Amino acid sequence: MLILIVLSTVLASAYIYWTYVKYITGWHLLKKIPGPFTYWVFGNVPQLGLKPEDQMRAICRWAQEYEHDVVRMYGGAQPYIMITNPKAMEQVLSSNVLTYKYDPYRFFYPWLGQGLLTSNGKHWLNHRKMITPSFHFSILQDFLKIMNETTDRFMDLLDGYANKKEMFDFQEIVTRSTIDVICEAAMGTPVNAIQGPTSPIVPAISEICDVMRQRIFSALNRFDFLFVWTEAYQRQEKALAILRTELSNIIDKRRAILQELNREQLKRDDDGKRSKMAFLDNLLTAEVDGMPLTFQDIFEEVSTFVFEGHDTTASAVGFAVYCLSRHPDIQARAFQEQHDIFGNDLRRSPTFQELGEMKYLELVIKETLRLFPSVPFIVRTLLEQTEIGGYQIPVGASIGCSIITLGTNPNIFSEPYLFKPERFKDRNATNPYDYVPFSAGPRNCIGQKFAMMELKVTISKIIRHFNILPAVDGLSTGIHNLGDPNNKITNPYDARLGFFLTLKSVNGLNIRLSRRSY
Ligand code: HEM
Repeated sequence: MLILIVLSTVLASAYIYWTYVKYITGWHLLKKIPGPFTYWVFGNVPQLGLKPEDQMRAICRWAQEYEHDVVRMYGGAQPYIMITNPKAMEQVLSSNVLTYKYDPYRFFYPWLGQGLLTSNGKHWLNHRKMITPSFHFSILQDFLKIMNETTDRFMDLLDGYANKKEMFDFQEIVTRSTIDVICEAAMGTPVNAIQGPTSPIVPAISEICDVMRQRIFSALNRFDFLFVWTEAYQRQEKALAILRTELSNIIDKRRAILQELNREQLKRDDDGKRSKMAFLDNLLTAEVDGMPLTFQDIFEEVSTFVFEGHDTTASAVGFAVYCLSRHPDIQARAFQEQHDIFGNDLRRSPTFQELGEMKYLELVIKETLRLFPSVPFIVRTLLEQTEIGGYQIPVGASIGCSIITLGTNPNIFSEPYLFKPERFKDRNATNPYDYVPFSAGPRNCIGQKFAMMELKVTISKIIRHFNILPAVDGLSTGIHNLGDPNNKITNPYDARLGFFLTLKSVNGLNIRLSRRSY
């Protein structure tokens, strides 16, 4: 008991001293930046609250209160400078120097390690160069086959919901389709999440994502030395062990096949089998500084793609379907476009060229990502004092690029809370940093084209198979100004946004489906 008391006292004193040092460091610079009142030790956590929904509201409120400019806030002792205007976004995202990631990306290290999303410096640059060819135009065409086959199975699953004619939570099930697509694209192995979790990989991924989410928002589990004593840590280790074993089996099998083929054969082999494995093959045959990748390297890159590639696309498909359910006129236009492309053969899988013809659907997706960006915030940590948005920001501060409040900045988008896909029709001439759902600059989303393809394939099939209906008749648009303290969401079916690594609705995305008849 005495040992526990001494230990707690030492830890508490160390924490208080650490926050004191942090507050002092750069304090004179930080206090010049506008921001809400800050509590010592707790920073702005008392105003942010502990629930993802409250945190999202507080951030949106501050963005508006400080006129979509630069806002200083603290998570405990860690200073976060939120930027939400295009000029500051451009300065940060276009920079080759301000690329360093640490907090909160360090919570992903146990799984993603030095994968592309979380690594820095030379390692990141080398891997970025090595992986870029995996998203070459010709390889993307090969991924289309996987997307088409998977979404056909997803339509069968949705058919069951349409038969029941009842409201259901679309957010809950859409991940099954996106996880199937990304696992097959990244590992060349189907995991059949749509049919039910037949592979242990699927529950292991859900488990590990769940632990990472909880950790980011936990005041205590943020610290490694406390986290290792928790039950969440045990769950994380168990899930990691499963993923390592499964992936190691997949890699061994594929390595054996590759050894039988020489590289030239591999390039010529066009029977679909090789192309389905493009990403893994690329990693298995790649060299960095003349050395092949280790198992750990491959594990981390494949995991990064599985992580980045499933929750993000699930969020985007989910919110697009939600918006279409609340805007029947826009849904009718999107359906008309599909009819114009496919004629009466409305159940056929799209070709690569037909995806390019889906111009209106593309506007719908862009508008969805403006209001509901799958990745609402991205963060960079400063390695040296830097001037951003007219303020000197000290070393060690985190810069939070708030993609979600950039999308509702009224200086950029008029009537920001209206769902108007047409607004993107003539936007080519405007500043590219006005709208960055896939980030921008050197660390932008490498899977952007893959994602747009998957979104188009999935949503186009849903629109052609079903009428998407709101949870109950007569609902409004379901889009709320979260920054307005007077805006209360009283309708139980309207999405209540929360940050769960990706953007999600706390109360689900409830819709109904009815099968279209031709
Ligand atoms: C709607 C879907 C998607 C959205 C909105 C999205 C958005 C983003 C954003 C905002 C970033 C920057 C993150 C940061 O700097 O912290 C990012 C990075 C990344 N994304 Fe995506 N993403 C999507 C889908 C995908 C897919 C399908 C893949 C893989 C197939 C992917 C792979 C990656 C990777 C590897 C990075 C890290 C790139 C780097 O740091 O060099 N993403 N994504």
